[in-house]
Amino acid sequence: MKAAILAAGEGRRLRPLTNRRPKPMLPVGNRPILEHVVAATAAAGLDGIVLVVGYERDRIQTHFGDGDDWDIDIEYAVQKRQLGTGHAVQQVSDRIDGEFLVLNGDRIVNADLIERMAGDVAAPAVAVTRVDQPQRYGIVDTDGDRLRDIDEKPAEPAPSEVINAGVYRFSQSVFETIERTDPDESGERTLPDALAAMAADGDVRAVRYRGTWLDVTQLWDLLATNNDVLDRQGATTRGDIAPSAAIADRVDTASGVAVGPNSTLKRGTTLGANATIGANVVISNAIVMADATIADGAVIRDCIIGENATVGPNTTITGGPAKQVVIDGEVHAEVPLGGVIGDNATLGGNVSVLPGTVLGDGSTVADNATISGTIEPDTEVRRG
Ligand SMILES: CC(=O)N[C@H]1[C@@H](OP(=O)(O)O)O[C@H](CO)[C@@H](O)[C@@H]1O
Repeated sequence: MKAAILAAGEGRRLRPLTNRRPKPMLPVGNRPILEHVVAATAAAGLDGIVLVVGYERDRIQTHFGDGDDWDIDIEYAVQKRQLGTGHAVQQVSDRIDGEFLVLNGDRIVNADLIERMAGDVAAPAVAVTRVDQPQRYGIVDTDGDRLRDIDEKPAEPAPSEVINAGVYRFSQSVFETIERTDPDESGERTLPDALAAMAADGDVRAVRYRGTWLDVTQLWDLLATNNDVLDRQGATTRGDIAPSAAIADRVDTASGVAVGPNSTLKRGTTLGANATIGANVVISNAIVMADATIADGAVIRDCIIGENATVGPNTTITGGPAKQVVIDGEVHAEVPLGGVIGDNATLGGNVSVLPGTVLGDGSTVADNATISGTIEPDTEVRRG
């Protein structure tokens, strides 16, 4: 049996980090989110994957190629416009015969769930799980192991904590059902609407799942998920680490990393490939992406440093919580985020980054400046 994995979306709430990469390519535990999904699908013994790609698809296709590194055949279907999760599934219709699974490319689940769904389960079926913030998802109404309905992202309070976990089993008739489903008010054809139609017509299995289910909705979720993944998969230290550097548990460093003398890496930290850390640096609970540079004496906490970004000497990212962060017009209070430094951004020396700062990609900040709030990409911030 094959799996279609949906990875065409952008992830608008994760800007600026999704300005140059799709959400499924954001790293947690030093691997793209989508790689955790692909690896679990391969471990579950499926016969092949069709990745549905769209936004910034080259990043995905270059990384995964034909799947050789993961021991599973990977092909691609392109969703040219993002017209909903149902529409995304329609793109695989001429690449998959018989029954198949559908998975979200941006939600991490265990291989055993994928194996169960591919095993002795009658199609159509949907995995359901309990989460803390159900109103972010599709809330399911079930009767024993039968799905009655899905209430997609309802206004609070959510009627139940059990949600559509985003792992489905379908037969070929799903394509016709999606075709018959009316687009929603934003013009999208969605899988939950198709499932609700199937549930009204007959039996849709609801398969209970209690294992790992990890999602990244907001920028700060990346740090929590990074920690969870490091907990589960363990951490490896690769690269050239100065003997006087102190590396805590739950710190993962990729190949080509360099860490200078007397630096301290505290728990929950990942350093991407070829990241360079100077001397006397303190990093705690941070995702430092590939090719980033953190200069001598910098202290950075609860933050995400984009690819090829530079943090100058003695610069500090104070750490969370931030009183408020505004993302896409939405105000969030008491946010566990020290800051986000976009890809290719450059912070000078002695810069103070106040809690909750989000600096756009390609921006530059002069020496001795203090920055806060959300700063657009390609901004030049002078001192003062
Ligand atoms: C339109 C749609 O497909 N909604 C799904 C989907 O949400 P998105 O926010 O679209 O990724 O994945 C959720 C989690 O798997 C599921 O709960 C929900 O019902």
